[in-house]
Amino acid sequence: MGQPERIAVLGAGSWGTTFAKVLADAGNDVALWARRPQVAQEINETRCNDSYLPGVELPERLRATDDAAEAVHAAEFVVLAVPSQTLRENLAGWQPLLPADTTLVSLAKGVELSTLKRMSQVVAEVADVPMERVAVVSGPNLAKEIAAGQPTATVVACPDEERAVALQKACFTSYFRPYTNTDMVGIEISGACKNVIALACGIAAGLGFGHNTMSSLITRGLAETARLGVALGADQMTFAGLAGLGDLVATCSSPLSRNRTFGERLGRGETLAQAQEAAHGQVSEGVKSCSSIRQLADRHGVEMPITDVVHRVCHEGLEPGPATAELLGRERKAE
Ligand SMILES: NC(=O)c1ccc[n+]([C@@H]2O[C@H](COP(=O)([O-])OP(=O)(O)OC[C@H]3O[C@@H](n4cnc5c(N)ncnc54)[C@H](O)[C@@H]3O)[C@@H](O)[C@H]2O)c1
Ligand SMILES: O=P(O)(O)OC[C@H](O)CO
Repeated sequence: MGQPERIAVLGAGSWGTTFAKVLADAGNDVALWARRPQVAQEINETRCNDSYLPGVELPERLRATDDAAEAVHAAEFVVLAVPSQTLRENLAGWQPLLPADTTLVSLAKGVELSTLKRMSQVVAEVADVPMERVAVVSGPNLAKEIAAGQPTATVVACPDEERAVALQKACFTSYFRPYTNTDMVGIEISGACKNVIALACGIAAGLGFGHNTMSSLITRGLAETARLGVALGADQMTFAGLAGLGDLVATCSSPLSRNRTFGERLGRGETLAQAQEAAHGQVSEGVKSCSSIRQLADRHGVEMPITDVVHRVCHEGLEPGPATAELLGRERKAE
């Protein structure tokens, strides 16, 4: 496969716009689909997506449209950049438009409520394509830092190694370094679970706790993430990589993380509704994924104590203080 000439990115939020910029900076012609026509118009006229990435100039090779058919026309890669719980519905609408043999790339980090499927499973099912045509991108990738050109690495995973390499080539720039992987389960479980652990870290920060607490949550969070992943067939080593530990550390530590920020509001005593209002419609995937991941863990007999208390704080009225006491008071055990 040579350098792709056309790539579609469907979803012009923080990460969709940023990843579209990366692809354009890598030399591709990128069509970015925005749900709202005024966002597409603003990007084309001002080279800026002010609602999501204020102050970031977007390259000329990136053009925006609100017409999904126009965006995906003859695209070698179709990148799906919408929130995980909306992916099924959005993709069902796009499915008839998809070019034959295009690689479908999911950027979403979540586990679907009700079906408990990973995003690649949702994509393969709804687009009616074999898993070999589905790829994911996941890593320590806070959109605003990448949009500012700060150096970072990531993982592009696909069961078909040749497609993974083609995607790696398509998004390789001087500031964005992608590594390939074929462990879809490990990469996707890492990406979904780190949002929940970031909520826990945010809650702890909101309660006034410091680095020892964060570090304990990150480390035990990684342990429960790996337990679930391995039960689902992942390679244990994936969790020590960029999409595992790398993304977990970035998301749990950064004030740019929406999940961590959301958790901090809960820890300070705000209700779920208040924290949601403050997020101004931007997605904190962990708030929903804590429930689906918890159910997935139950189904496979895996203990995920941090995920369990995050779910109960978010959805069952458990207060952050007693949640902390409950985690610390669990039965003593070996590491
Ligand atoms: N922002 C980041 O730093 C980042 C980095 C890596 C991965 N991700 C993941 O990428 C996915 C998208 O995140 P984002 O940051 O671009 O989110 P966002 O909230 O900034 O943007 C979401 C985009 O999806 C569109 N959309 C389409 N249908 C929608 C619907 N029914 N409801 C809401 N929005 C809808 C919105 O218009 C918007 O353009 C998430 O799964 C997130 O975890 C985000
Ligand atoms: O802002 P968050 O919490 O959705 O995290 C963004 C990215 O997933 C970090 O890699």
